[in-house]
Amino acid sequence: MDYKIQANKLKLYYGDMLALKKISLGVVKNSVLALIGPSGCGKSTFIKTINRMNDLVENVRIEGEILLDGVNVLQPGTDVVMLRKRVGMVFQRPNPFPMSIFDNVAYGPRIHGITNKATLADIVERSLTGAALWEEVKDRLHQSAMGMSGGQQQRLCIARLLAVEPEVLLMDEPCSALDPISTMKIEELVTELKNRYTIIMVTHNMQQAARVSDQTAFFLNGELVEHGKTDAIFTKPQDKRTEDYITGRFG
Ligand SMILES: Nc1ncnc2c1ncn2[C@@H]1O[C@H](COP(=O)(O)OP(=O)(O)OP(=O)(O)O)[C@@H](O)[C@H]1O
Repeated sequence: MDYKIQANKLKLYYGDMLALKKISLGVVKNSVLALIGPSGCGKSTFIKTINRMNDLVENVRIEGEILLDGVNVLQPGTDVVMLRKRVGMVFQRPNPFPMSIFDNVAYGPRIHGITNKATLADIVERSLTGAALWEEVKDRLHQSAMGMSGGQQQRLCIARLLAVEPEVLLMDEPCSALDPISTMKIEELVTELKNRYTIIMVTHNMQQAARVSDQTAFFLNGELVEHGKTDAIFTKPQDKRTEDYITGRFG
């Protein structure tokens, strides 16, 4: 298997609390992995470990490894800025910067030293097109991003990531604040983006996991209970706990 990301015996403690219990999980390149499981089971913790967002939390202790293209991102000496460029993240609530649509998308490339106007304009158009937003905003690029709908803001946040040419997209319940039509647009976008990116998406919506993902991983109390092809997980789960969760019988 060509794994883009591979967690090996990953353990994470918040203080004394073991939040991830020896997780071993491979994510195939150019695929979508859905992470499902009840609230508090460790889904966000897992994805935030991949781009080292947990470095910002006090009292975190991590054991094991996470390989990105075979290199352990948890090892000391990792260039975290470069890692977060390669592994971008979208959050539950869209968080555009209070600036124009253009400047939101150009923000990352500018930080990485691109100043040429034509190059930036090109990147902005390409990224907004990639995030299926260009047609809706091309005539108001210099208006504030804060005036966009929630669904547009979330696609803008995806465009902002695409502008720095990431390899992996981490999405933490990206549709939880969106209406059904915006949700459908994001789902269509995810299906398209997987041709070029490796995507991990946390979702509480079983239909969404079934619609967009190739593989599904079920977490429970910090443990990876089951992982496999999405079809198999939803039609023939091997573990009773997975079956109870996906059929809504979970207490
Ligand atoms: N910064 C933190 N400090 C201490 N404990 C934390 C911290 N972040 C998360 N936890 C704990 O770790 C466990 C896993 O939380 P996490 O947010 O990863 O779960 P989740 O599956 O993403 O939940 P949800 O679906 O509600 O977002 C929970 O018990 C949570 O209370």
